[in-house]
Amino acid sequence: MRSPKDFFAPLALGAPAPVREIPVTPSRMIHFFDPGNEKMAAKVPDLAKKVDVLLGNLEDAVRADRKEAARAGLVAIAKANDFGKTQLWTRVNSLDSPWVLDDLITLVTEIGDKLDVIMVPKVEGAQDIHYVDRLLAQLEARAGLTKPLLVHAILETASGVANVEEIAGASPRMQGISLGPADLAASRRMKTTRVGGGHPGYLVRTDPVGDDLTAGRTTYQQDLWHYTVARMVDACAMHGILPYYGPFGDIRDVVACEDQFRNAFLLGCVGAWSLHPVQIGIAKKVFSPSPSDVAWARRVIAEMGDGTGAVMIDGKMQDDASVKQCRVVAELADALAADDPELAAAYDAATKEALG
Ligand SMILES: CC(=O)SCCNC(=O)CCNC(=O)[C@H](O)C(C)(C)COP(=O)(O)OP(=O)(O)OC[C@H]1O[C@@H](n2cnc3c(N)ncnc32)[C@H](O)[C@@H]1OP(=O)(O)O
Ligand SMILES: CC(=O)C(=O)O
Ligand SMILES: [Mg+2]
Repeated sequence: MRSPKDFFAPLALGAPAPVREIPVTPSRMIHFFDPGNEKMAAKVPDLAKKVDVLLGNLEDAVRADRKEAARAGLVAIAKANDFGKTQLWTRVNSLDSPWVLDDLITLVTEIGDKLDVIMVPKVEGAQDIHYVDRLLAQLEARAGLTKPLLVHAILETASGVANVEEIAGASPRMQGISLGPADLAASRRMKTTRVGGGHPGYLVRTDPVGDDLTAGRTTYQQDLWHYTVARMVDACAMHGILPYYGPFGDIRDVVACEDQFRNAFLLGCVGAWSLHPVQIGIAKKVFSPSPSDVAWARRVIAEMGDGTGAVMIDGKMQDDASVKQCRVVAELADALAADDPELAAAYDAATKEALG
């Protein structure tokens, strides 16, 4: 392990200095596309106006015989477009694959100045981040980059979950972590066959009434991902990086997708992945606080003055701790509204009504 004194030193001569704070820019949806798929690639310039993050995926979901085409497609798309404030990320192939070395060398060399974040799949522990960290520094130095690339880990192995705190703190490049429920389920030998979401068999049942064990017993489906998301959120918060729910594979079930995203939002995640255009609006809705919550948060902040003491608002006690929660919501709303006049107007209208 590096000495804390060296934590922010560049890992190669000529590499840019690591960032001291992870930039918090909107990343409510990380929109996945296959850069080697012509139909999807054609939609990218238009999609860039609707999403916070565009991610050119090179890993799973790209066929083995299309890996080079995906990599070349991403280089071409990045060179041909200026996405403005929309971030451009990539997911490279896993560190044990035959493609990842060329992914990193090509992308950093060719479009390192256009990429914001490199997502690394199947991270097992800090050693994986250390490997990528040093290699990126060497490549950045060679390419003459002035801004360091950030790294995002996918939490999708049992070992990764066991080591999530050390992964989150492994490098100043660490931008965030996403839950990878599909590979994680396989790694844990869970008996699910889905990409995220719940399972009707994972439930609790109310107690029996009398001797009849079958009648009148309501069941409640439980969230398979609660434990992992909560652990991931704590690890990220501890290290000042950002947690994300990952993919929801049942594209048709927009209702359950919204529920899963909202669970993650309420637990502290800042965004989720959109795998299909239909999921973009869901993520935008869920990961932007609602106007009524923003109005309430602003009202509590206003009534709490310097933020200390206790007051009663609409029958509810507010004190130093509740005003801190309200600041989280209000600050997120302000950051999102800064680039979204429609959202800003909705927040202001609700606040006006709440404050009278
Ligand atoms: C477990 C994990 O690792 S998850 C991450 C990896 N997986 C992915 O990245 C999957 C990304 N998404 C996809 O591949 C596709 O959305 C699929 C395969 C799920 C569905 O694709 P389709 O069957 O083409 O869906 P559908 O017919 O509804 O698509 C409608 C249009 O949207 C396009 N489209 C679909 N998904 C996307 C996308 N993610 N980005 C851009 N355009 C898309 C299609 O090309 C199609 O275009 P067209 O109207 O010009 O024909
Ligand atoms: C997100 C991802 O890669 C997975 O669920 O496996
Ligand atoms: Mg995976």
